[in-house]
Amino acid sequence: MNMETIDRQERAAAVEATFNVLVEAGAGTGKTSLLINRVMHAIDRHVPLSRMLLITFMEKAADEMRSRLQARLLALGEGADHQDAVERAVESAAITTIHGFCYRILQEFGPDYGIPIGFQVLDEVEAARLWEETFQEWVQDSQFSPKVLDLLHAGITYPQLKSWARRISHWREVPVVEGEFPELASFVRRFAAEARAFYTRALEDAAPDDAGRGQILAIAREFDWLEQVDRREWPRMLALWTRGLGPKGNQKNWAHPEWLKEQKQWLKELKEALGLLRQQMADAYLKMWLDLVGSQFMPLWRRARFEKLALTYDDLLIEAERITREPKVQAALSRRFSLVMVDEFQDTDPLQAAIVRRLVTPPGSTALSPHDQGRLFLVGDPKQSIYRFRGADVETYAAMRQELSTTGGRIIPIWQNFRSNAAILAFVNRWFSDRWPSQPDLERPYVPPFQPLAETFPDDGRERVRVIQWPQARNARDTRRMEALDIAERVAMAVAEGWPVRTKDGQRPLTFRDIALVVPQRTEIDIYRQALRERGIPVSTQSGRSFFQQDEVRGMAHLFRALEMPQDSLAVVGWLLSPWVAMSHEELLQHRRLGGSWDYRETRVGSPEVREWMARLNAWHREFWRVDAEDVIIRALHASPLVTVLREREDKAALANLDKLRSLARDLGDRWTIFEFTQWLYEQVHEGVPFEEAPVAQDDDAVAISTVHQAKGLEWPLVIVANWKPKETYLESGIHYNSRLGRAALKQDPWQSRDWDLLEADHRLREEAEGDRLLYVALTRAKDYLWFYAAFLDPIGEGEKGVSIGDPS
Ligand SMILES: Nc1ncnc2c1ncn2[C@@H]1O[C@H](COP(=O)(O)OP(=O)(O)OP(=O)(O)O)[C@@H](O)[C@H]1O
Repeated sequence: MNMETIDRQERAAAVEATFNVLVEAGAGTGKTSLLINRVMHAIDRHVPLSRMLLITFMEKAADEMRSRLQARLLALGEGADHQDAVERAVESAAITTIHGFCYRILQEFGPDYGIPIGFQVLDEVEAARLWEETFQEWVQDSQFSPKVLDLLHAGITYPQLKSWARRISHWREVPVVEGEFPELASFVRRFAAEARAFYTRALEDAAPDDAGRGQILAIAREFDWLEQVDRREWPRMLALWTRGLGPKGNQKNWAHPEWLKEQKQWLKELKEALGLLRQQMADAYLKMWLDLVGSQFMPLWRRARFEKLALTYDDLLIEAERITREPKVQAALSRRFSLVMVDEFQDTDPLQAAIVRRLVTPPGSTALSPHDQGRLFLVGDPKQSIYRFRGADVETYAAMRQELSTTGGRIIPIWQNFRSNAAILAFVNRWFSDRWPSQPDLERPYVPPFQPLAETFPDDGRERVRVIQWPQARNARDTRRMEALDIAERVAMAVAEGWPVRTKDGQRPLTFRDIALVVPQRTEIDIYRQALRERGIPVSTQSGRSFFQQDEVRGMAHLFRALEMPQDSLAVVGWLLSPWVAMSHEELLQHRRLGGSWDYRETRVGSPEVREWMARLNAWHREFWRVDAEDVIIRALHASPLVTVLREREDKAALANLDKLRSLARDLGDRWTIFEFTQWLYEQVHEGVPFEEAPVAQDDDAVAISTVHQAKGLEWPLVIVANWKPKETYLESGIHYNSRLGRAALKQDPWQSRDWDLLEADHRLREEAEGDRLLYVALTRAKDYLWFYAAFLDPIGEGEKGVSIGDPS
């Protein structure tokens, strides 16, 4: 039997299964059709649509399911009554995202369990505003101050504490951690006494110019100083004491060389003790803040939302999970659905998985049972799990996979790919067989197993895959520019030559709309957009959730900050370099060479261009306290050439974002002072808070520029994967919680708590694995042609048929 036949049999087995099923489906294997077939089969067996629940990852996918299901159901009968019945059934069917489903649960059962009747879901801005107000209220509350003073004394700033609190507010639980503040007095007493004793000895014993003698003198003085200052300064002073501790001195200069040896040994001890102290203090601060936020702020924040009859997006899941633990609710829901289907199960987080489990398990349990079969139908591809940043965890998938298969259910793999040409699949198969194991790796559950995809469309000898790799330019920006120019050139050529693309019943020439440029993130996406435009190629960019990462928005955050704080030279420089002013580094350097400063209150010297802007900033600064946030933006719009430039470039996305920023300023400015707005904007930008960009009308016939996340589930005849840099894998400083490890950690120079390295190592492994999955999603979007620009990756060998390692054109 050939692979294609087996695949077909597996699909049939999945659709007809009377046991629990997890369909492990590769890319392009037609998961949507499979789900629809499962629904149709159940209907055929007299299960009404109203007893089915179909959970999709995105709203768009739910709509797609609905319309395809409607078409299939309509085809089963005729007449207006049939049509009416089908439309009504599909309309009221539970085909929804997990958040949509949780919303329904809360509406129906919530009021009995503390959820306000008629609650609303806050949008991001409203939620941020309410959070901000609640935090302010808490800060002003007297309970807040005493312990926080300790943290502030330790050198942790108010904005840092606030951003940690904001992060904790998104956690599903606030963990209890261990952390006893170390006894500093006895530490100082002991080491000060010892330092003095060593110093006295060194005075007698060592030559005056010996480095060891000088060193112990400095250390003894440091202890003298410590004993004199306010003890609240100790934590920071001790934590910052990292220099001058490397053992020095030469035994030849000592009458008793063994005394120097002892001194060096003691220094090692001191250094280690200081390191331990620093870590213990960090643990204690972490505990202090988690306890404070967990016990005081979180209840206040919950009350603030509930009093306003409002829930956040996070609440929908958290509260629904809480309520489905109630036996009455669980029983009602599990009676209601005789078939629970989940698409994209690989992107499920532990909370979502718990909710899904409760729908198919007896009250009080979340464990699948061998006696309760045929009600769970999951579809997933662990190789396409790319939502780690939102809490998705492939291990949740792996755990469910394991449990399902040991409780009487079956894992059904399908691998027939209906999307990509054989040459593309050969490349993808080779690439990932080299990187991924063929069976689940129990040691590394975050690395997905890989089975080659089987082709449907044979290789015809045309060049289908191009891997373009040339030496990197002198910096990343130039490398990207080189890629972008090459892409523009080749796209223009491919369309002009009318490369054939496959259609249902033949082929047609390639057009711009058949092409997508797929990038891992939006960093420097502009370089590509501009190169294509310069070559006369229409481009459409899907709007994403990186509103606050857009250059024009970041620039505005710099302006507000600079106007509030003239001494913040980073903000001033940030503004001058932003597209609003668009000065070059050379121009700024010139200003410095001429003696200019970054304090706009001093405008006497420097380059004329910079001084002109400095004078303007100074004038705006003086009025800052009495204008509205929107006024600031209006002034900037008048003074800056940005809008004209964007219009010339036809950058509709950026123009729409400017409008959005202005209307945000108007709305929020009505309720907040300009200082609150400044603080808010600055934090959103600095913390990279995800936020919807303004939607833009798209050109019909344009090359799409899309992130991998936006490209998920889509396909194009020609896919160009570019700007492919290995993922950044360090853990950003601040506070983190790893629920799988059950550990929290903190890093804020000089503080680093005990478990930081553990969390970072774990994060790194998983981010690297996610980087590979991201590439898998990107490469498998291509139907007819795939170009892979890999300048940032390790050298790739020549080989596979149809693959050419290209040169720049
Ligand atoms: N049974 C089938 N026979 C032929 N073509 C199919 C079949 N099912 C789906 N297709 C086509 O295969 C392509 C991939 O289908 P679909 O997008 O549903 O796959 P998928 O499994 O969701 O892929 P991915 O996970 O990679 O997004 C589409 O062009 C679709 O029209």
